[in-house]
Amino acid sequence: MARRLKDLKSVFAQWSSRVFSVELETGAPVYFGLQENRGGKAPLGFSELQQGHGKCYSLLVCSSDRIGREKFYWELKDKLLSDLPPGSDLTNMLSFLPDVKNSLIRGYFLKGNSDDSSLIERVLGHFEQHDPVLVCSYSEGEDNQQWTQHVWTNTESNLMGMTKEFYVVPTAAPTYHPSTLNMINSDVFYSLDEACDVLKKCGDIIPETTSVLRMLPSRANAGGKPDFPVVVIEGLDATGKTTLTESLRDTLGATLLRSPPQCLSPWRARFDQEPPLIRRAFYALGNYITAAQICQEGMKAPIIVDRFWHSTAAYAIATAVSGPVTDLPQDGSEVYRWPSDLLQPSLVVLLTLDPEERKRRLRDRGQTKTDEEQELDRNQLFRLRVEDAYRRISGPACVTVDASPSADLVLQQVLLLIRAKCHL
Ligand SMILES: Nc1ncnc2c1ncn2[C@@H]1O[C@H](COP(=O)(O)OP(=O)(O)OP(=O)(O)O)[C@@H](O)[C@H]1O
Ligand SMILES: Nc1ccn([C@@H]2O[C@H](COP(=O)(O)O)[C@@H](O)[C@H]2O)c(=O)n1
Repeated sequence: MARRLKDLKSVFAQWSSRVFSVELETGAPVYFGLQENRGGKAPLGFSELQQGHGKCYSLLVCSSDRIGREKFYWELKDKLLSDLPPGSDLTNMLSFLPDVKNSLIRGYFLKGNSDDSSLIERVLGHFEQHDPVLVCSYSEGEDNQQWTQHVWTNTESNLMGMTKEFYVVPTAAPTYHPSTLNMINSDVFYSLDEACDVLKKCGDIIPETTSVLRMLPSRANAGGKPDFPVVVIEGLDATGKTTLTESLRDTLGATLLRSPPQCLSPWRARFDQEPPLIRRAFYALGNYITAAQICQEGMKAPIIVDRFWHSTAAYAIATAVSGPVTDLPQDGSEVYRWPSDLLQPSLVVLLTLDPEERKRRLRDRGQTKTDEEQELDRNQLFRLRVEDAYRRISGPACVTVDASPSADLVLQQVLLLIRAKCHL
């Protein structure tokens, strides 16, 4: 309880400097700020959110325990939907301090319904008392223009003695998607230590983590720089990576490796169900295990790798932001830089394919897909973000190859690149 109070106090200390964003039905965000004095109208989109539903509510997850917070947020929507009246309308909500790293907190915005308001308030009151959330209600003034935010505080947090009523006012949209503020070492990991730190803290809730961490070779055995070239093949699913990497292996007498490595297969589905923080730490660890294998095998033969860090980072960045490609962190941003402790390949090839042809290949292959792969099909913006994120990663940057010609022509094209770049 003491920790919860401390966490709420620390978020609340800068409450009126925070920017809030709620997703409209179109997926576009409406941003708003707060002020203590009356004046000005609520932002245009705010009334659109409410659409005659009366009072609205928000829950923001506030906790300094990273793992607990991510787990709680990941499960919160289902919990809310099972407790709230049927048909309750929840949308994603964010709050952040402009330009302040790691200031982002996530939650949900709920359109009220006057018929069910007592049930809604009972349910939200229970969350407010027992869970790491800050609950607020929003009501419209008599002039139908001014909205107030009322922060709910239970008896203990009342000790804070801080203002709890604010006016909702328009504010400028941030230049980049607010998720960018929390991306480093939460969505994308830039060192083995950071990824291991998250996984070690998961031991209590995911017992399999111990076995996963055991797969990491000791640093003494991790090896140095391989003598032979290392070529990574990247691309969305069904762009032809497996087909190409197997042909490259046979043509060059190379060793074929992949990330995540085979040794992590027993636990992959388990970690795919976890919130991004944990799931991405698992894939990050996979890259370091593959890197150790590369160092070992790369002393004997050229190495071909099916997916590596580009995939881990591009999918993570594209998932963390929503909306169009312009929402991605800007080109040159630190989020696209290669981790300094991860082996750098000699060449990274990105296979690209027209979306219709990719779908056709997926259909013909007819295998089950991960949630993210299904999202690639459904959500054109997500696909564009992943492809753009791939292209923005530097150190090494990828060389794009059109994968629409026949498998043999694609192979010849990539062999030319390898010979030019890797002197093979
Ligand atoms: N150049 C090509 N022309 C036509 N079909 C191709 C070509 N390359 C691969 N295919 C076919 O497309 C399908 C997907 O290819 P493949 O499995 O190699 O893709 P992938 O990128 O490894 O997919 P995933 O990432 O999902 O494992 C397969 O049925 C494969 O036979
Ligand atoms: N190095 C990697 C490899 C994969 N991923 C994640 O896995 C999904 C695609 O994997 P396939 O085996 O189906 O090719 C994709 O959703 C990535 O999120 C990764 O993060 N890092």
